[in-house]
Amino acid sequence: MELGWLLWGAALLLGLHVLTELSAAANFAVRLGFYYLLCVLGSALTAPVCVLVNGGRTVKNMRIIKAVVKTFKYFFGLRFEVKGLENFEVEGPAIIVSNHQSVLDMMGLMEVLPDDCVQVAKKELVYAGPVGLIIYLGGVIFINRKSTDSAKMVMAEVAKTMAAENVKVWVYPEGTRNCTGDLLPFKKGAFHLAVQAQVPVIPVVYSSFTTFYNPKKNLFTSGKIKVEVLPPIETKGLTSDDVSDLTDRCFHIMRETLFKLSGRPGEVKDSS
Ligand SMILES: CCCCC/C=C\C/C=C\CCCCCCCC(=O)SCCNC(=O)CCNC(=O)[C@H](O)C(C)(C)COP(=O)(O)OP(=O)(O)OC[C@H]1O[C@@H](n2cnc3c(N)ncnc32)[C@H](O)[C@@H]1OP(=O)(O)O
Ligand SMILES: CCCCCCCC/C=C\CCCCCCCC(=O)OC[C@@H](O)COP(=O)(O)O
Repeated sequence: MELGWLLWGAALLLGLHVLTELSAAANFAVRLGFYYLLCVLGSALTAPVCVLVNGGRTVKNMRIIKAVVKTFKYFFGLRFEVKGLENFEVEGPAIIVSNHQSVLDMMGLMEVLPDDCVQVAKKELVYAGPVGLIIYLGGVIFINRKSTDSAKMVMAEVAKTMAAENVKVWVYPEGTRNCTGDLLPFKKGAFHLAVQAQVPVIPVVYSSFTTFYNPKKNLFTSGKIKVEVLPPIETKGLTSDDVSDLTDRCFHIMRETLFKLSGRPGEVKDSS
């Protein structure tokens, strides 16, 4: 009986291997499916550990989640080359902003995530089964992107509490995934938050995934991702009138860095 199961398992693996060798679409589906499976299984196994170790929803769980997710890259042959981690060493809270290309970003996020740092996420993610549970347990802040007023209220509350709780907040200012090799225009929430809390903004840039990951071309191979944590941008003394300038400044620094890291220096033309 046990030998039977073993043979079926081996046949399934062999079949999948042959399929992925024959078709780019199958290769893409299998690899992405496997990533989702890792996320679901990893979350289901990690959630009880978080509850047992830290008692419930707290940013401290991010350390456990980070340790688990940092192993995922080995399954996909992904390598990270990280520069500038010392720029996270600001005293007190900060807003971290980064480009958001894909669900695979969770690996890049956990590769550099500083301690005591929560992310801002769309509220729909809380319903993603075990993944939603782990995100909830990690202390992630959920916003309703369809209601600016409600998102503003949540952000204002975060601005009040982040200093008291000494947490950093990670925001994807593009507000959605974008795997074009460029940046979408930035939403302003992260920068309002930084100005309201009078804390620095730390930009983090990941090189373009397009050489190894492109859903439109069914491309998902191994690859190298360059990550650069840029120096903090101070907001002390800035007011809401300065938010647009701050947003533009971050956008341009990050776009220039994105092109540099992706091997396209000098391509920064006028944006948006
Ligand atoms: C163990 C196994 C584990 C397996 C799983 C692995 C890991 C998971 C674990 C943990 C990690 C979880 C990480 C999850 C990441 C999820 C990422 C996302 O979900 S990205 C999508 C959600 N995020 C965002 O949308 C953030 C960016 N968006 C914004 O900041 C927006 O500004 C907004 C606040 C949502 C509002 O949206 P809107 O479209 O209305 O934006 P605008 O910027 O155009 O603003 C309109 C208007 O309002 C003013 N404004 C905006 N914000 C504020 C504010 N806070 N206060 C005051 N005013 C504000 C803005 O200035 C505009 O006005 P004006 O044009 O006059 O300037
Ligand atoms: C009982 C319900 C069961 C539902 C099961 C759902 C299974 C989901 C499984 C795995 C999900 C792994 C994803 C990890 C988290 C990814 C976070 C992310 O990248 O979210 C995208 C969000 O930033 C922006 O969304 P859009 O680009 O605007 O869209």
